[in-house]
Amino acid sequence: MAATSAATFSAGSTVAFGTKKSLATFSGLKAATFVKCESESSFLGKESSAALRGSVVPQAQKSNQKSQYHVNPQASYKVAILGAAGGIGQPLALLVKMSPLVSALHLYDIGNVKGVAADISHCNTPAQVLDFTGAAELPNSLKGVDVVVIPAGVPRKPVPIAAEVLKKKGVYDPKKLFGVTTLDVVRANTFVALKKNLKLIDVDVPVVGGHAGITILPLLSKTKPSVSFTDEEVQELTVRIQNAGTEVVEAKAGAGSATLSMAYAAARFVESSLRALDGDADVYECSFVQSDLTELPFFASKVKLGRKGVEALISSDLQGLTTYEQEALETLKPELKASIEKGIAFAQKQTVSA
Ligand SMILES: NC(=O)c1ccc[n+]([C@@H]2O[C@H](COP(=O)([O-])OP(=O)(O)OC[C@H]3O[C@@H](n4cnc5c(N)ncnc54)[C@H](O)[C@@H]3O)[C@@H](O)[C@H]2O)c1
Ligand SMILES: O=C(O)C[C@H](O)C(=O)O
Repeated sequence: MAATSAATFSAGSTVAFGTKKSLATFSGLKAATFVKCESESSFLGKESSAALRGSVVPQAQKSNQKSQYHVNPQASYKVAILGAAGGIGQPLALLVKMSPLVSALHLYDIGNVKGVAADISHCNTPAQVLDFTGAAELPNSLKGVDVVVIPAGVPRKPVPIAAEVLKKKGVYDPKKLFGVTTLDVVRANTFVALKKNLKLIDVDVPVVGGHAGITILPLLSKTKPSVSFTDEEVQELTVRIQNAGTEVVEAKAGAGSATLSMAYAAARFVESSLRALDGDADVYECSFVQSDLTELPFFASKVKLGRKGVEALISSDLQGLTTYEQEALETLKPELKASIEKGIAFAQKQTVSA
């Protein structure tokens, strides 16, 4: 899944963002957002609201640091979801409709998305919902949009690397294109909290690398709050996090891959992007981006998000790794490199045949 700034796009799960002028913005779910929902119209009880609020707001980068950001009541961002009629797209649209930072929600799909839009539009939250069906309506769906989220794609099939598609169109901005790997972080947080009996909303595990099998590397030694793991626990948790997508695919027995948890993860990333656009100076998410942290051209790591997209790649997570993590990092590199090259080749083949 990818996110990007206005008129770009990518497949799988991507998010892009930008300025209103240039058609790019990005996203994220914010604590104060839910405080506001709770006090105004909540269908969530107080406890659920607090738990949700805590769980969608990534931890402040420095320990004991609390973000001072409060949702600007005038905040008003437009978000487009491309692939909005799909298994991820529908629940993602619902979650984004819940954000008080969003004034307009554009739902686009090559298939009919009118029903999804009509359904979601009945929720009494501020965002106005518009539907766009078919390629002819794509340009309109992107007009004036701040953040574009792309959960379009066929599960477990190759996808072109989004950057290649944007490069071909001359609109690639590496700071505004994000491969959404938030689901790996969400899973790592959940599995670690369960294993170590920690409060779910307190746990934050950085996950680096890529988003397939062994390229997913949870850095358990960097878990916040600080917690120790036996070698067996590290092995068991790492393998479970790496195989979590398959866990869902097998449980769904032929009915596709993760959709609901993915929508949750993407909504968190969208909300983080919107908060950063809105001036919150303390927004960090792990994301697969163009990177110079390793010798690979793209790499998922913690990223500081700002008004213009990637403000900084956080290298500190990659320092002081355990021997297990260092070896796993070296082992994943050739596989991730091959996967990047496959995505580029796939994108180039599509262009040639288009
Ligand atoms: N990054 C992640 O963590 C993550 C997690 C789960 C799934 N995924 C990926 O997300 C993608 C979508 O999964 P899903 O379960 O929602 O699939 P789905 O088949 O249920 O939905 C895909 C939707 O995209 C639409 N679509 C396809 N091509 C399009 C195009 N060119 N323009 C606009 N819309 C288009 C389809 O009509 C459909 O409505 C898959 O590629 C899957 O592998 C990524
Ligand atoms: O594993 C999949 O096929 C879907 C997705 O990438 C996931 O992590 O659940």
